[in-house]
Amino acid sequence: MISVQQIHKKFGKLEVLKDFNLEFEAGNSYALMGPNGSGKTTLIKIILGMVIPNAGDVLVQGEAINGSYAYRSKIGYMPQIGRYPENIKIGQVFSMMQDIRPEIKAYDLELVNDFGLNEMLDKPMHTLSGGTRQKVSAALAFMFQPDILILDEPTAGLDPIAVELLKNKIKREREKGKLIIITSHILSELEELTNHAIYIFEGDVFFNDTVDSLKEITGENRFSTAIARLMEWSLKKNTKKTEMSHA
Ligand SMILES: Nc1ncnc2c1ncn2[C@@H]1O[C@H](COP(=O)(O)OP(=O)(O)OP(=O)(O)O)[C@@H](O)[C@H]1O
Repeated sequence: MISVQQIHKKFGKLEVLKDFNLEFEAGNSYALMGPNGSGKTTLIKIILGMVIPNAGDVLVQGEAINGSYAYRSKIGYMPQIGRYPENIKIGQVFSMMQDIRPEIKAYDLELVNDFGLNEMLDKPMHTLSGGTRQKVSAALAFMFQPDILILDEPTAGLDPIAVELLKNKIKREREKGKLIIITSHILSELEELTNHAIYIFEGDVFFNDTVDSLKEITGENRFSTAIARLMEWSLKKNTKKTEMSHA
């Protein structure tokens, strides 16, 4: 459904993604993991056409995204930090987004209602708390019933009730066969919501397989300990590289 082919991305001298290849299939939910600064958000932004790679292609449902924006309506994106025009009201943000996508007539307003945003439509964006802003971002990601959901640290800043509401929503969408990609540092959350693990390290895909295989390969039954094992292995590989370069 999304094919990332030989993507290379540098910011100045910093090589963030080196010859990156990944396939994301419908019906699967992917945990995109890696240390801070490993390139998770950069990869997401490349898929969304918000960052242009130095080389490589991204195909969404078989079509290269190069320069096209139509494909974006298939993707619901929840950014790590949502940025909105500050002087407009929540309701205006929703109607503005609906105007941008006139081809979509049926809206999914479950999260708007679950989060109680329908009672705050007149609140200006600049008056919102960080968590309420996150709720607006979540509601928008699901509003247009996209086939693909990309959620960058979706529960960061949400209160425990909102976290449960959002997690349940993600699970319901997954059951409908959608493709879901989630980045998070909260391993318990990834364990609950995903069936496929991708671990990025130093610009490369260090691990890319099902959560079941991850547990089998690491010999660990729990997701969090399996990931801890992967992290250890990635750091050891790195130490070996440094030792070799000093030899
Ligand atoms: N526009 C930019 N200009 C220069 N460097 C950038 C830019 N965007 C990202 N970077 C750098 O690229 C690297 C990868 O950043 P990215 O945000 O993709 O990491 P991440 O894996 O999402 O991190 P985190 O877990 O902290 O959210 C970082 O070193 C970051 O400083």
